Amino acid sequence: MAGLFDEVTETLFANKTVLEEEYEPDTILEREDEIEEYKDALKDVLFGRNPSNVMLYGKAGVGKTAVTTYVLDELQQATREREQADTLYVHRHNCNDDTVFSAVRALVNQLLPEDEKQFPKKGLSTADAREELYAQLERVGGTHLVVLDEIDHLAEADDLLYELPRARANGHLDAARIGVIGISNNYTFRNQLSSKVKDTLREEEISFSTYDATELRTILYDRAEKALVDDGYTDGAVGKAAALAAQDTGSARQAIDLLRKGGEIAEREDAATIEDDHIDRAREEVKRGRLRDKIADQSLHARHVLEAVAHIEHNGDTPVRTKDVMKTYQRIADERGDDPLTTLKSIQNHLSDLQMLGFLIRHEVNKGQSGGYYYTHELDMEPDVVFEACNELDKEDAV
Ligand SMILES: Nc1ncnc2c1ncn2[C@@H]1O[C@H](COP(=O)(O)OP(=O)(O)OP(=O)(O)O)[C@@H](O)[C@H]1O
Repeated sequence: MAGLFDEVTETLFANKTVLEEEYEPDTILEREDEIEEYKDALKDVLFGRNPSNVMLYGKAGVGKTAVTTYVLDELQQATREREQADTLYVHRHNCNDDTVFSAVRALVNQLLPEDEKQFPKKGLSTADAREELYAQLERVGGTHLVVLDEIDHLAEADDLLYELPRARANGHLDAARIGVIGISNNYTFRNQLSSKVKDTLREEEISFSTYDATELRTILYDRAEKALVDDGYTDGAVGKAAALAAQDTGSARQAIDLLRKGGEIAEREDAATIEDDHIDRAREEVKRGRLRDKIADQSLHARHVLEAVAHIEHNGDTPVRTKDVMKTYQRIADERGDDPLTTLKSIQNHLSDLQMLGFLIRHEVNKGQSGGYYYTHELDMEPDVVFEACNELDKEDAV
């Protein structure tokens, strides 16, 4: 008997991993200046001296992580080849909603020998954790670069950024050297630090701008060549993904995602080549997905109000007045078995929230001296997206 998967063959992707998030590119393109600055900041490591601290700034997907991985791999390689250099250890930690205690604890755990028990989660102070960190660094010796991703999410980052760079000067470290590399999407992070910290940190700042369409095209061609079969994509498709991502975020991640999703759509349709139309549809799918997530974040009644406006829009009756939205809303809430809100004011509040979130457009209608004014509303997206999202959410709620 034929197996369910027998007919599944890959047609367009030669190596799809190259378009996945986990892929680490061995060529970094369009970041020569940033790499040069990075190299300068860390070159002292090659001579067994203290590394500078480095702060990288830039929006999501602009290559901060990829460049860091590349530069540190190269540095590690170079330290192995140079006699003057100490052994280099790299420790990475994501600070997302972290405390200094848990960040230091994570570093300690990375340093502890495998057979040793992990540092306790509770019962000890940040000072205890820091002391253990210094003890472990001394035990291991060498140069240590601590990469703190999303450092702006670290509560009381001041504390850590004051202590670590001074560890040698304060006599906590002798055999080991330490440098901090902070990564942040938030350009104002530095302003949040106290002047005392800024003074000790004396970091090299490297800022990553967003990519323009030409830069994204270069990055995408390189990926497409490795990831897709020969003749599996058109210049138009690569150009489209680059242009859309450049217009929207300037992120290489977004551009790569668009190419991968475009490839999936083309493959679903048995197309032999990814065309620009597949990229357009990939973008549409992503947009819908994002809107669906945004709708899912709304409260139950806000969703019903939104669905009411979507129905009215679908019937061609928008812009619509608040009182008419209320009637449709109440019918929807009844149908779903949810007690409807009964005051016009509560519907008005939801409509105004939904407008601020970008779901709706609101118009003010002025009736002149006698009539006063009122608001009308219309949907700022396709009604189908709302129906799809609400349907899915209703199903989830029913489980
Ligand atoms: N210059 C580049 N050359 C090749 N690939 C790149 C380049 N810049 C980014 N990329 C790729 O784009 C994706 C996103 O890049 P990366 O993770 O480095 O961004 P980031 O700035 O660290 O983003 P975030 O702040 O969201 O972590 C990765 O797949 C990365 O390999």
